[in-house]
Amino acid sequence: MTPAARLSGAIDLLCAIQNAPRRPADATANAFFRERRYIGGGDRRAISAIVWDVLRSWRRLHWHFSDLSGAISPRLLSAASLLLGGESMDNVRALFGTDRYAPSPLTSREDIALKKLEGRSLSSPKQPRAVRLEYPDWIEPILLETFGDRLEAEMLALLEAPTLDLRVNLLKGTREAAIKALRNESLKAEPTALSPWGMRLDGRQPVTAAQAFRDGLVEIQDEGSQLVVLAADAKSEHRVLDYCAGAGGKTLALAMTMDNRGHIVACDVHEKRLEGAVKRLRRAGVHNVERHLLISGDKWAKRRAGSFDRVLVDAPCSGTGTWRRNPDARLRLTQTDIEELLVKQAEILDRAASLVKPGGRMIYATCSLLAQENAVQIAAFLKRRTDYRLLTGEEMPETLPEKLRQRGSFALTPHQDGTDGFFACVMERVAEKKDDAT
Ligand SMILES: C[S@@+](CC[C@H](N)C(=O)[O-])C[C@H]1O[C@@H](n2cnc3c(N)ncnc32)[C@H](O)[C@@H]1O
Repeated sequence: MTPAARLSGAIDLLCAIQNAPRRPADATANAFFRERRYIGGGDRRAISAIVWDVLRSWRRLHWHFSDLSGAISPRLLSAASLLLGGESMDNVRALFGTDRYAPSPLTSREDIALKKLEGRSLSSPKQPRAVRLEYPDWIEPILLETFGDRLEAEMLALLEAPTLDLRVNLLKGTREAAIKALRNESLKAEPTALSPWGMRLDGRQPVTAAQAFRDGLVEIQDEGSQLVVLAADAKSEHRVLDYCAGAGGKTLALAMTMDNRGHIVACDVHEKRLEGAVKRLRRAGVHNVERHLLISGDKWAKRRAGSFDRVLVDAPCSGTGTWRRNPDARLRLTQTDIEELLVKQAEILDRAASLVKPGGRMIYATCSLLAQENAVQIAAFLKRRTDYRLLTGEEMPETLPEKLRQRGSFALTPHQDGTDGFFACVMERVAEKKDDAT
């Protein structure tokens, strides 16, 4: 595809994203490319790069057009993103209307509006902080409560393009072998700093086409996610419950730490997500996992009360820790979403707590940066369930990197740790509670 045709594809994809405002942009992009199989891998990545640049600079781009009356279209946004990224007006103009796959020529309204941006920078000290740092206005007090004077640095790190992390599957080989196999396919991976299983690649690379991926030697998983699994410290003799397993990202890593032995139950309320785990489990050579769809009124949990050594609650959350990856999520998140999530997380914690055996552990994790969903949620849980206590730093698994162990419960951030934002804590069930079987 020519650069103009790629731009045209990016504008079409931005229109599709705008027309489905409640749907995650990556889901819309997947559907968009599925319907256009003629677009090859390199073009797909180039189109996505233009679109994700626009999504990542959404509020700042709109700020530059604040004097403009009428709609700010995906055409204007993508052209402005190129201009504010350093392209000249002549080069941008030349992308419109030059070949038959190019977007139609700029209208005079568009040309005048864009010409004003030439030579300007995307970020400006004149922009309100929430615009410059690309978060919704209403969330600022909540972010300040979490980060205090680190707010600016943390939010700037969230504006950067994410890294691509892989986890080696020790059931199939070592990390060194995986790095070598990837190098043989021109994919340059470096060991991650914190996870003993992690490898980091720069930017978007065609990992899923690599033999090492197809053979199940590597799996895509952010380093932060890997550290949550390390915190779970699941052993081969354990019965483990992955209560919010989704498509099994952490289930796979748990099975690896258990050396494919013991027993794991992967649960979720979302049938399709749980089904998504099947192919991944097979590819990874994992066979100690049973899947269970949670449905209301189900007696399943009642019968298994107090029976698991480890229960991982990877709770549904605001996903604020993944804003590097899903910049559109910033625009969709509402205050009501957070309020509803807080209630849901508390309910899930209470249900999952009854499934842990005395002496067993519950691991609570989110990919949220917000204290309300993390430390505050857990403090409230510990007040309700006096049969649980939080593990101290010294009691945390020794396999965790020392800097995280010392923190006890840990909150990872892109700024401080180079991972997605994650929170994890481990709680031990210290005694039986009478109402377990009710
Ligand atoms: C953060 S995602 C899990 C990601 C997954 N553990 C992984 O590592 O790929 C949260 C999951 O919680 C599930 N969920 C939502 N409400 C739930 C509930 N009441 N009980 C159990 N799971 C629930 C969602 O369907 C979603 O798959």
